[in-house]
Order: sequence, then structure tokens, then C-alpha cells
Amino acid sequence: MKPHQTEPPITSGDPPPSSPFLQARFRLERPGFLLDATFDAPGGGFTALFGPSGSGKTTLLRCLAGLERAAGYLIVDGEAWQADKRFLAPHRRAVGYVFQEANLFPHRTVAGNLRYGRDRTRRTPPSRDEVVALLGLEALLDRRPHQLSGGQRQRVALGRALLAAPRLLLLDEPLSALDRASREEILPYLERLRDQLHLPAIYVSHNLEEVTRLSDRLVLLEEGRVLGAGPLEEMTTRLDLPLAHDREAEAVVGTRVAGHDRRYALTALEFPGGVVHIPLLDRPYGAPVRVRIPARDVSLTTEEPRASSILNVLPARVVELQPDGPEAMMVRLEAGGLPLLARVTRKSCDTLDLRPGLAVHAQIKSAALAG
Ligand SMILES: Nc1ncnc2c1ncn2[C@@H]1O[C@H](COP(=O)(O)OP(=O)(O)OP(=O)(O)O)[C@@H](O)[C@H]1O
Repeated sequence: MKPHQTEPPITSGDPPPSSPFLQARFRLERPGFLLDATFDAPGGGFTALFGPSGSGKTTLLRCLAGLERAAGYLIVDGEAWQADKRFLAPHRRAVGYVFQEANLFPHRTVAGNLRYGRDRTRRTPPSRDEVVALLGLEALLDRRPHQLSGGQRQRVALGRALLAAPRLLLLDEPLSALDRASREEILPYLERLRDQLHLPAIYVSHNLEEVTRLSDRLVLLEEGRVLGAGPLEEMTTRLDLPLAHDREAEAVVGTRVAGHDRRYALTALEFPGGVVHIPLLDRPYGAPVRVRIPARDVSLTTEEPRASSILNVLPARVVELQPDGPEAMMVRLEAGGLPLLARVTRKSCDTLDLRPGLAVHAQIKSAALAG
């Protein structure tokens, strides 16, 4: 079952009465493709537009930037960028747009490219030194784009976008043109940007690993429509959405470092559902850490296991079950208010008489750092 969000017909440009930071509704017809999407986003953190190729992610981002003229509305921080007959031209929208390719001015140095961002804005830009430090650009300022790696060019493009003082950052697969090593190099900068700048970003990607590492919220797109939108933890585990039925289905859980056990090279991470252990992690006590818990690595027992080689055992409750292939069931669990997934055989399901509301113990074979 893949329910589409039911939406009222577009009759006017009026936004709904509630007021999240960003509210968008777009309808755009192309031969063989219809974008009909409604979503909102909060005033901080990364919201990922996620979906298969051709689902309309880039088109939606272009609508936000005013590069496509769709029917509908767009309200950002209480200001109508698009509503009824009003349509703010792209250059009047306070967005920083970063594309797959960095598009830097080839004849300008890094410093010159950054200056372009600042010169273009009438709003108060952040301090250049701060942005340079945040993105680690100090040693690159005198270089020209051809003297930079792909990852470095993207960092400069991000810096240039930030220095234009945007109220909204639009990132269109900024890592997709990079090799794995360059992607790994730039991801920590994006995490710092997310955690330190409190600037809302809409991030297009079809790489789930990247999305689970960077995003706080997910808008799932399919054939131009929104299948679902909400916090990452919920979207990856909702059984009515495709992610929970992927071969790599997993829950993403936000935890904090609760301690290190150097003798056994383990780090304990706590979240409201309990404590999980992962291989020793060089992060201080209390540091936030996202972990991925693959559904196939979670097994269930109805009695507390007394002797087991599995370190991570969490008390949980069955919320919902759905068939997942001919031999298995996907079970959505709740542990301390947070969702987990377990993929178990239908036979085990019957043997344990798994049903909604049942108290179980989730044995987690592996939990991995998200990134
Ligand atoms: N300029 C255009 N003119 C006509 N059709 C277009 C144009 N750009 C995109 N499309 C079509 O619109 C649909 C959505 O494309 P879009 O690029 O938004 O998808 P996407 O989810 O970003 O895909 P990808 O992950 O491959 O980049 C596709 O069917 C595409 O072929």
C-alpha cells in the first residue's frame, strides 16, 4: 500500500493557517510528468527531498528558487515568495543555491568567488572569517578553481552561497559529482554547517546513506507526488512507506555518548529506549551520535534473554507488522517512544505470536554510526 497524500484542489494561492517556517504547494505539468506536491519545513536543520530518479526533486527545488513557474504558493518565514499573482523573481529570493557542479568563476580566486557572494546581497552577511573557518578554506583563498579538488570547489560554492546571507539554503545533490573520498571529506563540513548555523536547508539526494547522516526531516517523492513527509526517524520506519521495505531498511536513532569501555573497546550510547553499544568512538561524553540499526540485524524474543552473546538488548513493544516478501514480516517496534524495525521470518512471527501491543526484547546484532 502506498497512499498518496490527499490534497485539496488548488483553487487559490492561500496557504494553510498554521505557520511553519516554509510552506509550499506546487503544481506543474510537463509532457509525461505532473508535479503536485505540498510540504513544509522548519526554520532550521536539513530537510531532504528524497526519491528515485525522475520523481521531481530538482523540479521542486527549482520551484522554491523561482526558476520554475508552477501554480501554488510558497511562504518563507511569513513572507509570500509566491501566492496568487505574486511571484518573486529568483534574484529577489533570499536563497543560496548550490548545484551538483560548483559553477565557480574560473578567473577569480577563492577569495574573489567568496567576495561575489557578499557583494551580491543587501542583507547582512555572516562574517567572512567565520565562513572561511567553518568550511576550512583558509589555505585555499589565493587559489583559482582549476587548482582545487572537486570537494574543495564545492566547499567554496557553499561558502559563496552562505556569504550571500540566504534565509534558505537549497542544495541540489551537492555531493553527487564527487568520488567517495571527496564525499567523505565534505560531509563533516555539511554537518558543521547544519549544527552551527541554524540555517534551514532543503537538500536533494537519492543517496539514502547521505540523507540519514545529514537530514533531520525527509520529504519522500514518487512520480511528482509527496508520499510522506516528517522526521527522519519516522519516515525510515513507517510501514506504509517504501523505505521500511527496502532490503537495507533501518531505523535511525539519535543518541548521546554515555560512556566508553576502553577495555573492551566499546562506546555506550543512550537514548530514551535504553543503551546500545558500538565499537569505541572518539567522541566526548554527552556528544550527540546518530546510529543506524538495520532491520535484518534485530531479532525478537518474548522473554528477556539471560545469556546471549548479543550485547544490545532493548525492551520494546510491537506496534505494527506487515508482510515483507514471501518468508518474512517487517515489524515496527517502539522502544522508549522511538521507532525501531525488525525483519523476522513468518515462522518466528507465528511461534512468538507477535501482535501489536506485545512486549518483546529486541536483540540488536549490530548498530553502526550513521556516517
Ligand atoms: N526542462 C525540462 N523539460 C521537460 N521535462 C523536464 C525538464 N526537466 C526535467 N523534466 C522531467 O521532469 C521530471 C522530473 O525531473 P527532475 O529532474 O525534477 O527529477 P529528479 O527527481 O530530480 O531526478 P534525478 O534524481 O534523476 O535528478 C522527469 O520526468 C524529467 O524528465
